[in-house]
Amino acid sequence: MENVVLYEVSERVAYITLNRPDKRNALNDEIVEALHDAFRRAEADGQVKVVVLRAKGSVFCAGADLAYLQQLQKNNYEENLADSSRLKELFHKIYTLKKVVIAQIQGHAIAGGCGLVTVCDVAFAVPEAKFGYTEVKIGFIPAIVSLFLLRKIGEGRAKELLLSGRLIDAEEALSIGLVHRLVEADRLEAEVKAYAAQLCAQNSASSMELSKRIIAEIQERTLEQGLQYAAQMNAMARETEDCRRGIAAFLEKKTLEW
Ligand SMILES: CC(C)(COP(=O)([O-])OP(=O)([O-])OC[C@H]1O[C@@H](n2cnc3c(N)ncnc32)[C@H](O)[C@@H]1OP(=O)([O-])[O-])[C@@H](O)C(=O)NCCC(=O)NCCSC(=O)C[C@@](C)(O)CC(=O)[O-]
Repeated sequence: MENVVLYEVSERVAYITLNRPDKRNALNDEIVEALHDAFRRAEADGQVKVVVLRAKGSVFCAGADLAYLQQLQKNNYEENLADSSRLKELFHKIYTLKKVVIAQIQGHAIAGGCGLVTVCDVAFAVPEAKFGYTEVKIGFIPAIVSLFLLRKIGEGRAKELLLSGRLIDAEEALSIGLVHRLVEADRLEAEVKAYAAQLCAQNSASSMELSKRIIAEIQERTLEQGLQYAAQMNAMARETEDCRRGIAAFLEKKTLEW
């Protein structure tokens, strides 16, 4: 049987590919565990600087596997909580991964599938892609995904999307900051690859890691606590080798290859 998640590394970029196209890459326990393994592997690999999350088939991801959820509905609350906790941990893992994660969206991203997009740092999509949180249409709720959507696009916009369950097109997704670039399908892979290569060549890995950490953590704090934390991180970052090299190179008018 083929793996439900594929993993490969090329030129310092880890490509994690959802590979369950016949079920529109719906998230059951098998694919969730395989994604945990793939992201853990990418984080642990010192050679990997950037991660791309992409998918096989016509749909990026149709969200939670509803056939699997129907099976779990026969079980008790604790077993369902254990299952939803693994999904929550996966989303948190991607959101806080120590590497930049780029979503490459070749088709619809629905419910938990749209949630996957929101936890990635950057998203490239084809103009035909559609996005939406349809949980309310099937009597379920956008629970885990809502936290990340709120952070990404703000409460006003998030509420309207989560409560209406409507699908939005790629242009609207771009306008609200859910997606960052629209690229025609025949150019998508190449454009993502070029963007990832640019991050690898031009940016310090530790600077990207610390920037991501600050953005994630600063929102947990009050303005005063956040600024205090930011000042501490600023002072700490000055001591790193990358910062010494980067500043020296600028002042000597040299270009660094990271
Ligand atoms: C994505 C499109 C538009 C593609 O539309 P399409 O390309 O026309 O595909 P389709 O609808 O013909 O589906 C193809 C096959 O994929 C299956 N399939 C497809 N989706 C799922 C799914 N989710 N779970 C299980 N199976 C799924 C579907 O059952 C079918 O299987 P077949 O009949 O060939 O054996 C359409 O399939 C669709 O609308 N799917 C349902 C999407 C949906 O309602 N998702 C809600 C998931 S709930 C969720 O994610 C909860 C969460 C995580 O957000 C909660 C939280 O945050 O706490």
